[in-house]
Amino acid sequence: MDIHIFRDHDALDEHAANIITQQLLSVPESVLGMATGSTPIGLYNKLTEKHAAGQISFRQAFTFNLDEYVGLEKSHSQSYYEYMQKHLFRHIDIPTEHIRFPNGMAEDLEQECQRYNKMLAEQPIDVQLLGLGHNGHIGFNEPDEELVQETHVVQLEPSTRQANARFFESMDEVPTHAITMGVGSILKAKHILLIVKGEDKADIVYQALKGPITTQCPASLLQTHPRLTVFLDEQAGRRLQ
Ligand SMILES: N[C@@H]1[C@@H](O)[C@H](O)[C@@H](COP(=O)(O)O)O[C@@H]1O
Repeated sequence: MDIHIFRDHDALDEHAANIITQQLLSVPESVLGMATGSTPIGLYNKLTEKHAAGQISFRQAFTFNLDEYVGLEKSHSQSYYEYMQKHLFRHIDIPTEHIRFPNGMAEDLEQECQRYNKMLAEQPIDVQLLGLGHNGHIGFNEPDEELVQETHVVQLEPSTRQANARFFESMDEVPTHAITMGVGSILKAKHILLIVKGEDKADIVYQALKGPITTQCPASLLQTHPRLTVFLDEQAGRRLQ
């Protein structure tokens, strides 16, 4: 595990963007695993800038997103599809047909999970970007007695819905379920880049990286990955210093 603690967000985002840039420069047809949440927005801005400056192209790249809410249209302002369009995809040259997303509006959600798993099996992820939930979730793999390996439908924890309620008009509008890649699918990525920012994540960062490996903190399973890079700001990394 390779942990870096950055003084400011700009440096953290720049270094994270450099990892993606280097990956695409060495393998233009790389498969990138994307994450949502507030944490990677700065990184996506950097990638947009690098693309505008002609330093990076996504023309041959492919992306898989970790998760999507169940029951939100793609065009809904809070769907993760729309998040990715807004923060990255609309600003870069990735072909639409190279963008992989779970469809949270699928009539048969089980079949949709199988479709996603099949695509993941065919195109292994080179670099998987991850954020961290306050309860240790990655993607939408919530703490539980058992974790599911592959893509599946999850019921969101009240605390996760609460944390994401700030993006919706009211708590009632926050979806109750999501489709998420499983922890097994995440761990299959060749390189994982975990980014965490903020004092409110300091305890969970410590538990995830230094605590016992337990399904009660899904991110702790990342400790078993052979190539895990962790980028933290000083606040999130406070307990590691
Ligand atoms: N499904 C996403 C996660 O992938 C993300 O890591 C988490 C943290 O979000 P934030 O970066 O806003 O704290 O939010 C959501 O629950």
